[in-house]
Amino acid sequence: MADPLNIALAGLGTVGAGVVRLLADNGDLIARRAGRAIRVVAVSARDRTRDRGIDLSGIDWVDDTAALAEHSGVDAVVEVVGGSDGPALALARRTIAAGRSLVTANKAMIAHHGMDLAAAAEAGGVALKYEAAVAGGIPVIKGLREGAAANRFAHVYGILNGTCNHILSVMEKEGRSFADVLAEAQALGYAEADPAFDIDGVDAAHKLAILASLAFGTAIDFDAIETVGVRHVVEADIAEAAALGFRIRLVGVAGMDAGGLFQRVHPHLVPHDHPLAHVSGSLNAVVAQGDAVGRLFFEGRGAGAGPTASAVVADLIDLARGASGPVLSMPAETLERAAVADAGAREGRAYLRFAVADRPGVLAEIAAAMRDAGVSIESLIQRGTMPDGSVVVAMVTHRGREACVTDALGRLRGSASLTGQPMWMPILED
Ligand SMILES: NC(=O)c1ccc[n+]([C@@H]2O[C@H](COP(=O)([O-])OP(=O)(O)OC[C@H]3O[C@@H](n4cnc5c(N)ncnc54)[C@H](O)[C@@H]3O)[C@@H](O)[C@H]2O)c1
Ligand SMILES: N[C@@H](CCO)C(=O)O
Ligand code: NA
Repeated sequence: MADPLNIALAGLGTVGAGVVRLLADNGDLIARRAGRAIRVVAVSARDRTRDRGIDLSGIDWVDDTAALAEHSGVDAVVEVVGGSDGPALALARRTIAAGRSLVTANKAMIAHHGMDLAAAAEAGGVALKYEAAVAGGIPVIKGLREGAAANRFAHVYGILNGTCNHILSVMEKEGRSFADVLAEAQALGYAEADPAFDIDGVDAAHKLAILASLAFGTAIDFDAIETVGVRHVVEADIAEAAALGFRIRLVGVAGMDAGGLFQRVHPHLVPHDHPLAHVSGSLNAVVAQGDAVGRLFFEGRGAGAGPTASAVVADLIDLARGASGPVLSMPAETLERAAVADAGAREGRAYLRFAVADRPGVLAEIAAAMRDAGVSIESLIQRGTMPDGSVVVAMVTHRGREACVTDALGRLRGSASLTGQPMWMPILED
């Protein structure tokens, strides 16, 4: 058998410890598949004394994380520290500059610095691999970059955050509170170090920016993504959506047409008969529509130690076998940013929820705003109440331009009949 692939591992948290464990548990099988053993020779993390339940004997401990890049005898570095900048980025840059390959699970870093890092890796002839960065254990980077590389894509969308999906699906099934289920997702190792990245949709947007680049052959453009998380989805929305035949999921959507590239992360209503409605807990799913292959549907665990380590180690196996090709779908220097599509021109159905004062004329006022903005109502229910006693009015519109819904909501802004901010969510189609 060939010489081992010697790796340095930065970060020994959920993912880093998971990688050490997986390499130990499946070492023989991995070596046979990779053609050589994969051996951790150096590690770095914040706390040397912490018991992580893994065996680090015989492995060098390095206090200066970025110095792992030049550590003697290392063939490749695994970065599972996290954070778009700071020590993770310093390590990534130094690793590539040292002529070594890099494997990372860090979607924030790839979303913000992926173009520069990819160009540097390609210029230096080293690999930069990031399967774990998008949808955890699902091989969706491989799926789009390799398996479906012959296709033009019309759209790619999916459930890209395990923490939010766990929160929404447990709230829906068990009626537990948002804060309680978030704490559980953190304890299970799904959440980011700062869970605001999860619940505000930023983590899903990091992943969507990478998927859109792979699908459409454009430069990663995180800043162009309209991002709304799940913070303002309330129990009444989950109940009203269910009564109307939907489940709520945080979905990242990217599409390319003559108007440019559309990218949005937003809570959506998903019809019960759509496959994404049945993606629960920490599962993620990605749908991609290719012109030759048709519809691809990927599903699997998007967060947690085992699924994420599975993707990191798959990248290491690729390196051991001799990975090649561009970092993204084409050489980084040939990728350009796309024009940004106008969201207002999009056509679709929408869910609207109002919390209103319980008095005559309120429904008529809402209906008049809809009529004046050209929004036609498909179904409407008024049955629930908000915790403050306000009446909940929930409706689904017929297909129409998004700009009309925005106009209707503008007409109601400041109305004394509303007791809180209305909620708007698109309804997922195809
Ligand atoms: N947890 C998941 O399910 C998951 C899934 C996919 C991707 N990721 C990504 O993987 C990365 C790691 O996530 P995690 O959940 O393992 O995080 P974690 O917080 O559990 O672990 C982070 C590790 O990095 C170390 N670290 C933090 N700051 C450091 C510093 N300044 N210098 C040296 N070491 C430092 C910590 O000591 C810890 O060992 C992140 O980029 C995350 O977004 C996580
Ligand atoms: N915090 C992320 C981890 C996986 O990227 C999530 O919940 O999906
Ligand atoms: Na993945």
